[in-house]
Amino acid sequence: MSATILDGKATKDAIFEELRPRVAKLVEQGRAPGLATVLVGDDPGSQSYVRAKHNDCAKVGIKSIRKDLPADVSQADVEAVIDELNADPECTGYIVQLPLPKHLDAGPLLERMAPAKDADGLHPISLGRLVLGEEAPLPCTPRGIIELLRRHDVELNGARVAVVGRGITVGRPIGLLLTRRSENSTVTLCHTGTKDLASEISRADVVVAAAGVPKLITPDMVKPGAAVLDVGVTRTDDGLAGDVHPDVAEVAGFLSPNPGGVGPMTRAMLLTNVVEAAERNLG
Ligand SMILES: Nc1nc(=O)c2c([nH]1)NC[C@@H]1CN(c3ccc(C(=O)N[C@@H](CCC(=O)O)C(=O)O)cc3)C=[N+]21
Repeated sequence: MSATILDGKATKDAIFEELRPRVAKLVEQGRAPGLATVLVGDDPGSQSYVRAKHNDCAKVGIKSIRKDLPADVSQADVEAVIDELNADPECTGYIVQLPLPKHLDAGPLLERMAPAKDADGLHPISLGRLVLGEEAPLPCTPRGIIELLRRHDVELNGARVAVVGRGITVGRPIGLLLTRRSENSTVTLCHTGTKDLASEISRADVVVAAAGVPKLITPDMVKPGAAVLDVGVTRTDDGLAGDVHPDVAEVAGFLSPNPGGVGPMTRAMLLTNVVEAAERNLG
């Protein structure tokens, strides 16, 4: 058996095609969406992600604004940039690229962002609204995972989903999305304290591997035919390594590769959040 590839790159391109006319309509109505990024320091990975986001904006016609700050920028200077973006009418949504250098206190900076301009869906107000079931921008990676599964007709209704990793960007929020009535999945959140990871994984119809541990998910753990999403990335001496062992492709029914899976979907959902927020503001 060889898994059907959940092609995040092609799906992202399809979503961009759908966004383009919506952006054009907003521009016509004088309400052009604008995405800003705040990038601190010169980490090559972060720089390449941010560059990709600006290229994406150009592709769908969204104006983009770059705020690149030196690695040794002060907390007060980042605060000033956040205040500036909160007040800038050309910026309808923005992100502060994570992780920030250790000398900066990320929590207060993220809370300082205007919730109405939260493009990541990771502002405490947005996460609170997600818990409450109120309308809010949704966290991009979990939303991208669900959209990728939906567009490949992978059943979520009643499905057993094993999530591995309890991080704030993926593991923690994805359970909130998947247990809404619209998804209706049963979610098990696994982490380093999980006693028998293999047995949890073996029961799952869908596995979301977001632990950041290379090759953590091996073929023997996976139920034949399950959908497996490789979300974690680790930089190793041999290049980028995902959380899923390549041989899982022989057992799984569906597999999202890494790269080429959830990463591009995260970017597609970032732009979707920006467009939706601009549409909401139109009333
Ligand atoms: N505030 C904030 N929001 C984020 O959404 C955020 C962040 N900080 N910090 C870092 C992580 C990571 N992340 C990725 C997005 C796209 C790809 C992506 O498109 N990757 C391509 C490959 C890109 C390459 O080759 O470098 C792929 O998987 O095919 C990867 C990683 C967003 N993050």
